[in-house]
Amino acid sequence: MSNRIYVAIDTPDLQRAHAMAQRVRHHVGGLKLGLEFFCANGAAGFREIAHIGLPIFLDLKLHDIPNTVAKAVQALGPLAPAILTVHASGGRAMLEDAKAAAPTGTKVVAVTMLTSLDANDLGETGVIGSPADHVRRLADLAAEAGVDGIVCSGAEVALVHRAWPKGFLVVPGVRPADGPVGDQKRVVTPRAALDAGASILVIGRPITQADDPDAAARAIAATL
Ligand SMILES: O=c1ccn([C@@H]2O[C@H](COP(=O)(O)O)[C@@H](O)[C@H]2O)c(=O)[nH]1
Repeated sequence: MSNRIYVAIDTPDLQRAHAMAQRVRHHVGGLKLGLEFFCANGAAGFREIAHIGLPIFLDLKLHDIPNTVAKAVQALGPLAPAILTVHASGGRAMLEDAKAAAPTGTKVVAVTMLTSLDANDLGETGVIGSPADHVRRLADLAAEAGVDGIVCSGAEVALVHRAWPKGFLVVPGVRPADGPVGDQKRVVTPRAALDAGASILVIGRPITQADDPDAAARAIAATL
């Protein structure tokens, strides 16, 4: 893929999502639809956006018992998303069953530690060790369970890339230098994330909240 930016189209408004996707489509490599969009618009909304013709990353971060997640992945099968997320902390059997239930063309990637969390947040959830330790442990589990890759921040992607060079490594929490970070805590620049081994970048607000989203997408792509 020449352009490795997936733009996060985070809105419940289908018309707005469609207009945004049309606007930036020539400067990104794919479109990411997440909980905000899918809870409001479901499969019909997904299909409308898919008509634009770019690969769709369906970021639902599924997390439940293995049987429930497998059935949910099966139910999403007809949409054939290019990428689908589950939570790595759902455990080995859940990851194995999610991968087995997914269509062949869908990459199943496991979210390790949300980019909106830092070491302090991790401690509050009872996890001992650094974000890097936690991400590495969950990345190892994901690789052993046979999924296609993981989601982590740009701060850990180099260590995961060294351990799993063939893993498909998704990095959100990406910000142009000096841009507002919002609720993200582990952020890196787009260039730094790719240099460290990211397969694709997920970028939302720096593009979608810009005065001129297509110019913003073009400017970020020019740094890569
Ligand atoms: O750890 C994660 C996993 C997923 N995301 C998603 O990526 C985008 C980021 O949007 P920005 O506006 O660029 O912050 C958003 O859809 C998240 O749900 C993440 O940020 N971190």
